Amino acid sequence: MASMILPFIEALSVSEGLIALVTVCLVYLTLKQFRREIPKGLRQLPSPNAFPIIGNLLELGSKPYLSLTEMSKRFGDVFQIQIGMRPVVVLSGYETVKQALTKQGDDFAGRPDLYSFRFINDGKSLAFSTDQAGIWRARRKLAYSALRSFSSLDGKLPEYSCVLEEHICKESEHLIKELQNVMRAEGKFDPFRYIVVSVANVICGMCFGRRYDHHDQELLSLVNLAEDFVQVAGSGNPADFIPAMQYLPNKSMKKFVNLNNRFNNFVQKIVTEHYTTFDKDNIRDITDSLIDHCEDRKLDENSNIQMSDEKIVGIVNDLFGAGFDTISTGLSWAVMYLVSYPEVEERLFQEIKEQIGLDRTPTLADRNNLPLLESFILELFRHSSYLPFTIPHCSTKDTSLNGYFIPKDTCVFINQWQINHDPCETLRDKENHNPNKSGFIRIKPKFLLMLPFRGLWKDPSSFIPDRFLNDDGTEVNKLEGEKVLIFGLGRRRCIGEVIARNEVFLFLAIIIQKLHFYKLPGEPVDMTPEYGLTMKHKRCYLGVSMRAKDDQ
Ligand code: HEM
Repeated sequence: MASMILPFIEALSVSEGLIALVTVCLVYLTLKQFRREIPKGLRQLPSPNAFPIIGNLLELGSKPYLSLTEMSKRFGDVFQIQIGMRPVVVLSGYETVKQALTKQGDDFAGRPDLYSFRFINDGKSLAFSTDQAGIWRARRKLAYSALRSFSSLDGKLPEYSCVLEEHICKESEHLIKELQNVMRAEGKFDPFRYIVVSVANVICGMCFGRRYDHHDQELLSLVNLAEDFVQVAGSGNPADFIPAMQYLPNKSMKKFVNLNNRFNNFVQKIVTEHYTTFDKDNIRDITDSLIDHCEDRKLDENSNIQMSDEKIVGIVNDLFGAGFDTISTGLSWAVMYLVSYPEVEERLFQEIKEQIGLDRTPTLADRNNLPLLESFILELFRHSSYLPFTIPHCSTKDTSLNGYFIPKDTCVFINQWQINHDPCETLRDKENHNPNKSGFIRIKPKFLLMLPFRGLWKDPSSFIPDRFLNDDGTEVNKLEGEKVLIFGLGRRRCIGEVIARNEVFLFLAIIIQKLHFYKLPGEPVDMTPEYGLTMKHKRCYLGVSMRAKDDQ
């Protein structure tokens, strides 16, 4: 607990501390008096006992996805914890999350008003702000259609099927050259440092029509801010849940505000340049297309959604921010798995060699021909679960889930990590555990062993890409793949999912075809994730060499 809260408090006198404590206690006791009544026929949410003021913060610890997974075993798929003064409903279990986010999608499509979210994109973020449903929906539609059209445009050169493919192929070439240079100069490289610039250049190309050199200091300092950003923006940040902490000196929060300002200034400068060179007959990129939308909207008298130009053009800030950190973190994890499972790396290389050969560069059209690579990516998403929670949701009205009452404006955490690690229990396991209570229809005993009772994954803590392949290894089992949850579900599902899956595939196909990664003696490779909105592995140094054309 101390380790979670202390970084948020700089210095506080005893009298200031006492006043804050008494105020918080009074508010807590008052709120308890006004607890909502549960409507007839519904049950009160199960919850662990909570301390006054801090609630269950102690139990959350530094890895909330693990502690909340443990709690779900005691309290079930829907339970409530108290973080500071705020009740938070935690959802686990694939079917329950699907029910909430798709079947009851509108009830859970809101975002909570969290203190730290107010600083993201000046409080105008599409992903984090508490926009009313109509405004959020209109902005999301706009963002989605801009992304889709600017990734699927024809490439400048005929060999590329679309702009996205062209950007990725070119950035992969630059990345491979940079890795060769750094290996010649230093004999080792830090995977995240190089991957993040390549990925940032792909989204920069689509959003701003430009790319940056791998040594550009402005871009490097900006992309490195992402690590500080995700630490504060992750679910369970104490300053978001204990209101008194907003008024206390707070180092992490200061850093967070500062990095958001730097990020906004970077994007704002490019947007201003776009306004001055804007030409309606030559829409160059996503920023231009959003400016163009503002112009068209002013002419549209029937438009019934009132939105400022800032809110429209500000969408590019979300796309750029979401577009580089998520993908580069995934690719960096992929390289960590390649060096940790060299036999898998070798099989992936052989698959590419057999299906594509070594003379031409892989393309997006090869996706269906590389089932092992597709399975590797699914297992990478599942096993690392590097987005352990979605962005927090919020109930938009009084509702219920699995028979429990959930009042309007309740903050909701979706534990994606729990779903991706939910162990498959067979009916026989269950009967052995609790012989009097199977609750299932009777069938012949020999089938009992095979029947899943609950949960999704056999041996979930092992990294087994083959779990997604059919028996002869020629196809991906799509149904299994759909159970991996990393892009969220339903109304708030990630709008960059298609681009992200294509980008992760093509970057990996190209670098696995050309490069061999390995661990270096004396350089530790630590796969323990560091908790945040996106979880990173510890920065480390690896080795990389070019594959020879006649590599076996
Ligand atoms: C592997 C890469 C990515 C992963 C794992 C990922 C995952 C996610 C997740 C978990 C959410 C929150 C869903 C929820 O709250 O229920 C989200 C939202 C979002 N993502 Fe992604 N994302 C990725 C790439 C991208 C890319 C490339 C873009 C755009 C260029 C993007 C744009 C967005 C936006 C705008 C939202 C907010 C949607 C909303 O609130 O309505 N993401 N993403």
